[in-house]
Amino acid sequence: MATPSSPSARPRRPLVVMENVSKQFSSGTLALSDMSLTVNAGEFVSLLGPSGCGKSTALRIIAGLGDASSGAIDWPASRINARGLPEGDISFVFQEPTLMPWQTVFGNVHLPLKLRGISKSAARSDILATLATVGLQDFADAYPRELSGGMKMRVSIARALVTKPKLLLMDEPFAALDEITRQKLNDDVLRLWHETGITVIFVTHSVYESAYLSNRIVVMKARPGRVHADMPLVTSLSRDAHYRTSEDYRQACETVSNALLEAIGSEEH
Ligand SMILES: Nc1ncnc2c1ncn2[C@@H]1O[C@H](COP(=O)(O)OP(=O)(O)OP(=O)(O)O)[C@@H](O)[C@H]1O
Repeated sequence: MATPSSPSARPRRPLVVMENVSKQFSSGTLALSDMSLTVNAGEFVSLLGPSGCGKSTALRIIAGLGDASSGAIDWPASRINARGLPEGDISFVFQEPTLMPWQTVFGNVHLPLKLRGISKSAARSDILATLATVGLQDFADAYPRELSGGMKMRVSIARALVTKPKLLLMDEPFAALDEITRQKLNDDVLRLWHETGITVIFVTHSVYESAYLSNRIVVMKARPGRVHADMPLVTSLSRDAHYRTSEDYRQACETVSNALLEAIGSEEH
């Protein structure tokens, strides 16, 4: 099996290509300027950068949740629907779990399948299998109010994975969680990435989180948002508790941190 430490073992087929994407909001804010980025199938790419550098805007444009003012998003390997999106291939996890409080865990995870016209009974085995992959097989009948913050986020991840997407977009999903829960969820996401071969684009403010999770880190800078550095992150070590205390991890954090400081220092004011 390919591991995060051997990204070369993953195929290098482009999944999504951002070509010279710019975004100017009606307020006049130029959130992105001429951003180009190719993400290959099977990669785990973190978008890292200071507040306001356009990370969320870039993710939302990739997801089709917002339009680019100019430039294009291309999906070389996917079948495209009328909205220019690869049908069923993208899922989004937000910082808030955004669960429906009146629905059980099962009902919440059913939602994207329901929107495709799949009944609860027809979806049952897929939903239960997906809940098992996030460790919530015993909580299908629980309501969101009965769950911890970390468990709610697991439900949100299960809801994103139940449609078996090719691309998982995650916008600071663990920023509101305590450190230990965050580390556990980091490990869960890495395990799911291994098991499913899914491509992940992960937005974070955290140098430490990006260096732990990714096999590639794209550092962005603000005013206007654009790519400052695009760095592969290669190590022969498995990403686990030992990696967190290793020299490889320390060096990766230092390199990424320096790139981030450089990006902030070179912003135009
Ligand atoms: N709907 C909007 N209307 C106007 N300006 C917006 C809108 N959404 C974002 N912006 C502005 O665009 C810029 C980029 O915002 P964005 O949220 O993409 O950055 P970010 O890097 O994700 O920030 P953060 O890390 O704080 O979430 C910011 O200056 C922001 O204020």
